[in-house]
Formats: sequence, C-alpha cells, structure tokens
Amino acid sequence: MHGKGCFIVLEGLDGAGKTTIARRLVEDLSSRGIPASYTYEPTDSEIVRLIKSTYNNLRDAYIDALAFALDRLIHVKNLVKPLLDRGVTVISDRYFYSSVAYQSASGAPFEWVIEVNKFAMKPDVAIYLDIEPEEGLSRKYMHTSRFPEYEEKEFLQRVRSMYLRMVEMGLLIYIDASKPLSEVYDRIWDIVYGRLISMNSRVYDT
Ligand SMILES: Nc1ncnc2c1ncn2[C@@H]1O[C@H](COP(=O)(O)OP(=O)(O)OP(=O)(O)O)[C@@H](O)[C@H]1O
Ligand SMILES: Cc1cn([C@H]2C[C@H](O)[C@@H](COP(=O)(O)O)O2)c(=O)[nH]c1=O
Repeated sequence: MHGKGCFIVLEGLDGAGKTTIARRLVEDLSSRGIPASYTYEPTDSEIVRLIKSTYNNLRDAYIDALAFALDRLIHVKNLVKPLLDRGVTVISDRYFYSSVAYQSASGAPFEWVIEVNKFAMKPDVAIYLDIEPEEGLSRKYMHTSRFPEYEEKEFLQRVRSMYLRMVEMGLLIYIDASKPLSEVYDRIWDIVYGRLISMNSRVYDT
C-alpha cells in the first residue's frame, strides 16, 4: 500500500477494455464514498510528443522505452504519488508493464525494460485484460489512435506473448477480456474491492 490510497493498474492490448473498465471503477468507487481518480499512460506530456515529432526518424525500441520511462517518472511524481498520499485510489490505464510488453516486442531486451523501470512503484493490483489482437482491433474500428504504429496484428501477437510471460512470472493477474463486458467488469470489481478491504482503506459498504 502507498500512503492511504490504493494503486490499481489495468493492462492489455488495444481494445481490451481498459479505459471502459477503469472509468467505471472510478464511478463505482466514488459512488460508495471511496475517493478514486482515473489516469493513463503515456500521459499528454511533451516528452512522448517530442520523440514522435523531432526525433521520429531515430525512434527504436530503446528510445521509446526511455521516453515512456521518463514520461512515467514524471507522471508518478507529479500525479500518482500525491493522489495516493492524499488517500485517493488511483486507477491507471497502462503502466510500466506496457513498456515491458510493447518495447520488448519491438526488440528491446525484456529484462532491460524491466530494469529501466525499476523506479516505478509496485501497484497494489495489476490486472492484464487478455484479448486476441484481431478482436481488440475490431472493437476499436471507430476510434483514432495516438499510436497507430503499434496497431499491427503480428506485432500485437508478440506484445500479447510478453504480457502472458508477465502473467506467468506473477507480475499481472490474468482476466479473459473476450467475455461479455459485464462479466469482465464484475471479476475485476471483486478483485479491486477485495484488495481495498484487505488494505483496510476507507470502504463504505452499501
Ligand atoms: N468485454 C467486452 N466486450 C465487448 N466490447 C467491449 C468489451 N470491453 C470493452 N468493449 C468495447 O470495446 C471498445 C474499446 O474499449 P476500450 O476503449 O475500453 O479499450 P482499451 O483497452 O482502453 O483500448 P486502447 O488501449 O486502445 O485505448 C469500446 O467500445 C468498449 O465499449
Ligand atoms: C505506456 C506505454 C504505451 N505504449 C503504447 C501502447 C499503445 O499502443 C499506445 C497507447 O495507446 P492508448 O490508446 O492511449 O492506450 O502506446 C507503449 O508502447 N509503451 C508504453 O510504455
């Protein structure tokens, strides 16, 4: 536990349902009197934008991993940690597991990406929403992406295998996200709420 708030992370491929579920968790926790806040990575900071504009021609898995790590360090110091210290539960849509999955699928060594992100505080709950790339992409057909370069099916298969490796290592909790949304949400709610209770946070039963 970090301060009084609970740090929850949702991970998975594009279209897995992270944003939908994270926002609903914030609503449901708030309506029970548990202060909760939604955030996401990469943030809208200048760092990732700069890499994509000025240095786009130099980009590779290493540059991206370091850019995402710096964006994350600032995110944690500037937003996540202060909220947790004030007792707010923080739900983050992606965290360092995204770097491990995407940048190692792009060619950076898996262990190196973990090492670069050693500064990142461990969440209280880290969930992986598993979905086949094709299904995830089909759910997103109407949306514009900030990172279309990462939305290629074969690449996403490699990303998925990196996530599954982290599940096997015990770093992420596995959830089958191909199931109906209500079912996926209920499973995640049980995990999150159970963790809040076990952390003895300010939980108000309704
Ligand atoms: N279990 C589900 N079954 C069917 N549709 C779902 C399910 N979960 C989410 N969706 C729908 O899929 C779409 C994409 O969901 P969402 O934006 O939450 O995914 P995401 O993981 O945040 O994607 P990205 O990483 O690309 O932002 C939304 O229209 C959402 O309503
Ligand atoms: C944090 C983080 C993200 N990515 C990739 C994963 C996605 O393709 C995009 C973010 O898109 P979203 O629709 O806003 O979720 O960025 C990455 O490669 N490495 C990271 O550390």
